[in-house]
Amino acid sequence: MSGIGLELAGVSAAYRGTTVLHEVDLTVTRGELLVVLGPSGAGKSTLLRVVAGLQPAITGRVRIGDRDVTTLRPGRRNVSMVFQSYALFPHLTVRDNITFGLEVRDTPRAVARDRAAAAAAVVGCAHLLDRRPGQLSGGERQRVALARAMVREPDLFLLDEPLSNLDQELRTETRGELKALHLRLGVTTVHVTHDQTEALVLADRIAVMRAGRLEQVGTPDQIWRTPATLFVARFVGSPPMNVLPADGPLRPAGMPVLPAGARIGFRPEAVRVGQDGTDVTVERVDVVGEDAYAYLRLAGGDRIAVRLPAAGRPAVGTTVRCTVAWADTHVFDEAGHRTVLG
Ligand SMILES: Nc1ncnc2c1ncn2[C@@H]1O[C@H](COP(=O)(O)OP(=O)(O)OP(=O)(O)O)[C@@H](O)[C@H]1O
Repeated sequence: MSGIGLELAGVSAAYRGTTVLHEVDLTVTRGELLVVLGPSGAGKSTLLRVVAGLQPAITGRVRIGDRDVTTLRPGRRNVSMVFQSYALFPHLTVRDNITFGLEVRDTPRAVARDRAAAAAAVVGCAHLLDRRPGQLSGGERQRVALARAMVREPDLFLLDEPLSNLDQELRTETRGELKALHLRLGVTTVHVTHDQTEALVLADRIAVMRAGRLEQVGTPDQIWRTPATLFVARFVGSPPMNVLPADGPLRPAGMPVLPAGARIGFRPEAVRVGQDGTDVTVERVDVVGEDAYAYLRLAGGDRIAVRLPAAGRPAVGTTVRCTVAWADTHVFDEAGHRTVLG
């Protein structure tokens, strides 16, 4: 057996003649949890649907493990998909929801019940087996959907925004459980989200998607520290990375001469506010507990966001000074690609 969990090679997809996935290449290692991250409409769900066989690839090949599944029906791909909506049958009990797929596949009833109980225990919904979906909270429904996906012992899990219907607290908690579950089961997983925190916390690697193409695939650390494009740099991070013309008023100390049209980027936490550096006007300050987010206007009109301790925040309307270290600065060329100097 190869170390490949999933491989897409030159995969495109279209709706009524409009191409929404453009020759995507992606390899997911066996046992890896890959998060596909991108804004609404980027093509994340379409990518999952092509892998699941719910939508045809108009070009390219899809492999799951050692099998080329490009032309296989969804039922023959041994893939389990969990949707945002959970897609549970309201008239069936939790147990019957979990075993539904197994019974369709002719697993003996007693075996199916045992496997449902085991899967329910793993995701913490064993006490809910006799209830119906209408009697469950959102978080409980989500667990049932996961148990139903697990019970089929798939080669690949496809999770499409599985946490997005949960409130903030439950979302954070369930995110942690999902990660623990992945570590325990070790099934290759592709998890789609538009939530950068979810991606950074869960992923072994993140594939950042934009307009039907992959912008960058890398570990959370690589995506954060060496974003390949301006899009990735600004999509991951909150507030987003500041981006200014390299020849603008804020020059990081020690910055070399950069090519014409270059832009510099630095995160809000990289800015030092104090007695030195460039004059800026404090336009707005938001305090969130121990942190403050200050929005500063530069002489040329550009605005930057700064994160600093709430206790040391400047007053709105005052003029302060700020600096950025060259070591904390990212450089992008005119086309928005990361530039490596030297
Ligand atoms: N059934 C459909 N018919 C026509 N166009 C579609 C259909 N489904 C999606 N699209 C289009 O395909 C593109 C990709 O959509 P997709 O749902 O894959 O994006 P997404 O990244 O999953 O977005 P979201 O986060 O909003 O779910 C979008 O431009 C969308 O409008």
